[in-house]
Amino acid sequence: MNGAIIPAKQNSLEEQRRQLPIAQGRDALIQEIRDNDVIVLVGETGSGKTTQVPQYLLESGVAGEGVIAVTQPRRVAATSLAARVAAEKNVQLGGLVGYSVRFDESSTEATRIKYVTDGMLVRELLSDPLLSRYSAVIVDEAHERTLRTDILMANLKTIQRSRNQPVDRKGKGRATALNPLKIIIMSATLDAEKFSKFYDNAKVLYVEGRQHPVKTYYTATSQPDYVDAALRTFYQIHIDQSPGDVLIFLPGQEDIESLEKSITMYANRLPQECMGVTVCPLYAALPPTQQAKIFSATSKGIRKCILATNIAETSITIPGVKYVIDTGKCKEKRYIARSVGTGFDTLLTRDITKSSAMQRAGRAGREGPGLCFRLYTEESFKAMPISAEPEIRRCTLTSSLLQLKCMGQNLEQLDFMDKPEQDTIISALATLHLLSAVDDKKALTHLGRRMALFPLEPTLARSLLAATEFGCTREMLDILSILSASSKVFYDSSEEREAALETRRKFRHSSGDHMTVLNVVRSYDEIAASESKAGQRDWCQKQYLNFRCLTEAMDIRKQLREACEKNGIDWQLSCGDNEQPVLKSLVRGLVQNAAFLQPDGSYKQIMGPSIVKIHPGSSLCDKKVPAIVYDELVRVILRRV
Ligand SMILES: Nc1ncnc2c1ncn2[C@@H]1O[C@H](COP(=O)(O)OP(=O)(O)OP(=O)(O)O)[C@@H](O)[C@H]1O
Repeated sequence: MNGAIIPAKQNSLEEQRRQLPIAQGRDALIQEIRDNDVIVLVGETGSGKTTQVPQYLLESGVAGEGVIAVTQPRRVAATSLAARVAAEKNVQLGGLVGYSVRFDESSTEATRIKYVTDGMLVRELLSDPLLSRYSAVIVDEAHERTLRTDILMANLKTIQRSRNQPVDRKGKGRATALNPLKIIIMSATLDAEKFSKFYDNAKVLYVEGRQHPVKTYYTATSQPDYVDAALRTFYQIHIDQSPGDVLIFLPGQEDIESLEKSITMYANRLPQECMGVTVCPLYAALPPTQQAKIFSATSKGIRKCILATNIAETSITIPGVKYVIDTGKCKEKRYIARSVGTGFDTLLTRDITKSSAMQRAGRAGREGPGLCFRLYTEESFKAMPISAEPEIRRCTLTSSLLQLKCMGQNLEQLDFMDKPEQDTIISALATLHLLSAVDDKKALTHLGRRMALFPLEPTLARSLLAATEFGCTREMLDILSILSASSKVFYDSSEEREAALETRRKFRHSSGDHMTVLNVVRSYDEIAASESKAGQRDWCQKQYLNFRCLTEAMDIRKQLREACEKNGIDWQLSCGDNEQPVLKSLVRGLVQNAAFLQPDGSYKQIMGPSIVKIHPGSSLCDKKVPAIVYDELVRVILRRV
């Protein structure tokens, strides 16, 4: 008998593929991609764009022999989608289907469909400016307009021009001998016309329909205490509704931790006959292994409740989720300009946009009908702007500017969909100049090129390179790893503040918080050498230190040490107990954040107009030193009461 026996599970995955709304238009879509170099594809959440389009390209051969890249704004989406598509294709992850995200890659020479974060593809431009390995790039969730997506879209436009020029009879015309590049821009919530116009009136295609309905409910009045409202809504679902997991969207880690505590507390008081509850947090600062827990199945009789920031908002399918609770809040990075040449990014909690609300609702109804509870009124929804302002218009550009310079590109001349503000460009240039990454003519220096070798903010990369000069790379990497972690190493709950300060007094260093952090890492290293993970966690708890931050920092330190080795930098240079080399290196990178003592005891920024104060938790708080440098500035908003 010829032909393979298809296992039942595989059979059902194939059946699921066939039932997706996009499957009906498969052949027409392939034909359109064959006929057009750029396609803008809009289709409802769950219609099958992200998982199916790359497979259609591969199966039809329309993308030639190269790799098909699918970009995602977030790593959790890239890794989980690759796993899903590998399962659909019945292949091992990392073979035909793979992924590449910062600090993690699963792909081989055989990989033809690769899910990547937009940042990874931008990084690839540094070594391969024409993205020659790729025959198609699918920019997914383009509505998010991350800075990296915008840089990528601008580059794709020029790459396509040079790769797709027709070749005349004498073989002249095309700048390269590479295959043409197909570009597909996708989203469920996209201003299609704008994207089409950007790509010279590219063809716009719509995928009709969604697989399963999602019923949406609004509150009658606005809910200022959205954490409490989410708690009440969760328990209403838990008591009244049929089995199915719940996904709750909150703006940030603090709210997630607070809601996790209250849900768990009430879960312990539920009557025996009630279903049990298990809570899974999901935010960027969690290590990937913990993030992955949201995808694992719970045992029967247990309802999973996932508490997530907007990292779960787009692209992903969390099996089992039937209910979504949307608080209507998110955190947004925004650049606060001080004066020309100075300013900083800050995270603000704000109301979400219509696009986000639709994406959040779209996380229900992936495997069957779903319900979405919006903790805001219908009027508030209608009043929401369609989408957020692109990051390029509201974030610091220093790091991107440095990357572009390394690619020989000029931020001011790149053809962006939305141009960045002139002030933000000037500010980024001023910072790079101050760090000696560019010279007086704005040209990239040797130092600047070396700074871009590290996955660090340029300021911190500058401190690291200074440390090679001052002989303290080991100490600097310890400090930078903590500064690069996504949560803080010191935590204080208000009830235990005094006890925490007292316990941590032994780490305090008279030269400031960076040296204090170094003392913490040195002590932790000693403990880690002899204790199990549980012992380390226990030690951290007793010292009022954040175990999660320290484990993440140790991972970052490992990556940074590897990056040093790769670039011929000795990371073992140590200055022992002499703090001077460390302080000097820090100043090289953080010079913009220096402030001098004033006669009245306050500090004034040297590069900006503001008066700054030392945080009460700092080891320098009760001292009056002549000058300080800081790595973080917190803006205090005073409200009149
Ligand atoms: N990991 C998974 N487990 C179970 N089902 C999945 C998984 N990933 C995808 N699916 C199924 O495939 C469908 C299509 O998913 P896909 O991500 O391709 O849709 P999409 O149109 O890109 O949606 P979105 O705009 O929300 O990203 C989902 O609705 C779900 O039914």
